[in-house]
Amino acid sequence: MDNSHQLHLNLFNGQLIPRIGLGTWQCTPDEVKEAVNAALEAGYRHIDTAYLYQNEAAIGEVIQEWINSGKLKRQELFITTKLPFTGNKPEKVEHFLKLSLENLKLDYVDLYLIHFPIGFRGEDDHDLFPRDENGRLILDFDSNMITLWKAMETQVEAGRAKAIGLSNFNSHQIERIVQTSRIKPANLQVEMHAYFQQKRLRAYCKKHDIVVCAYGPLGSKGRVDLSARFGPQVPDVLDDPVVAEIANAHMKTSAQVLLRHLIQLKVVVIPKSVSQSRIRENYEVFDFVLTANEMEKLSQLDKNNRTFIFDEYDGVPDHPEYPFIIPY
Ligand SMILES: NC(=O)C1=CN([C@@H]2O[C@H](COP(=O)(O)OP(=O)(O)OC[C@H]3O[C@@H](n4cnc5c(N)ncnc54)[C@H](OP(=O)(O)O)[C@@H]3O)[C@@H](O)[C@H]2O)C=CC1
Ligand SMILES: O=C1CO[C@H](CO)[C@@H](O)[C@@H]1O
Repeated sequence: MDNSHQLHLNLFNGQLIPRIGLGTWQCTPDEVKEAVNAALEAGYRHIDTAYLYQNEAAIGEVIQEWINSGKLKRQELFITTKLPFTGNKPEKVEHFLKLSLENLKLDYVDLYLIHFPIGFRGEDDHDLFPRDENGRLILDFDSNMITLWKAMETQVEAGRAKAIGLSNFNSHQIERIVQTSRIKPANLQVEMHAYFQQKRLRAYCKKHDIVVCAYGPLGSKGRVDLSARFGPQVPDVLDDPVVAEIANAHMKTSAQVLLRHLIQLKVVVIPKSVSQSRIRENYEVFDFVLTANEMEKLSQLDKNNRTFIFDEYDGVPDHPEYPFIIPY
């Protein structure tokens, strides 16, 4: 049955996740305050952040204003944050989650994710990318995902996270956790858009009842210079003519079609914007339906174009747990 008009998907233990959330990576504290306000006004109830984004405190201020003024109840909101790479040790999970909760001014988050399968070794809560005397990132080669996950489970039992999940893990890494967990990963957050549709990873998650969330659902335009990998014409999914044609047929924008495509695939989307009009535009995706033929045309656009390869972190692509060396 097509339930793509419903605003939520089932996440875990009766808990629901809104199908659309506001992305906040690369938003300064001032930008994020305006963006979260605009998003809540537009109807969003789901915000995606991370300890790494260094904007949790600003998001927390806005949430507190909305709750204190009686405009919103805590339980109407869905807040996701993520364990930083320097937190990938069992003994650090509670510490970092408590820091995030303090920043967000909340007593629990709705979803807590391990941000990345590879940890960095550092002792300073504020040094997110610790480097040695030669300027090289200090990677952790002894981390153990199973014990790390057990520390995540403890956070659910302690009431600090309603659900827990993973980000940037491949299917083999997820499988190791699924096989040994008491509380299964409820969510997987990975790059996904019409040029990188992750068909096999989605099928794997479906089999294990793991809700998938797409980051970079609009192609994360202009984020970094990708010309070294893609040549001078970096493919931009927002400019795709097939997407534009479908958008015209529905009197919608290309962004709305890209988001709607993922929503109809039962994927949660977290588009980022700091523009009030684009924040509203991105939420207006529940008043039209893509036909089977249009869904098929969009499916054909897949180019397997992964853009997030985390190579800005030196040494990461050579780490034995680098997630993107296998197809999915
Ligand atoms: N777990 C992880 O490792 C990662 C998680 N994420 C999460 O996913 C979120 C989304 O991914 P992100 O990389 O930000 O990329 P998105 O695909 O959401 O693209 C954001 C870009 O698109 C622009 N944009 C937004 N809406 C529109 C629109 N309607 N029309 C045209 N352009 C638009 C934005 O500009 P403007 O702001 O000016 O509107 C911005 O430049 C992040 O913010 C973060 O929360 C992202 C990367 C990795
Ligand atoms: O969420 C994030 C956005 O993407 C970045 C990689 O380019 C990461 O640093 C960070 O994990």
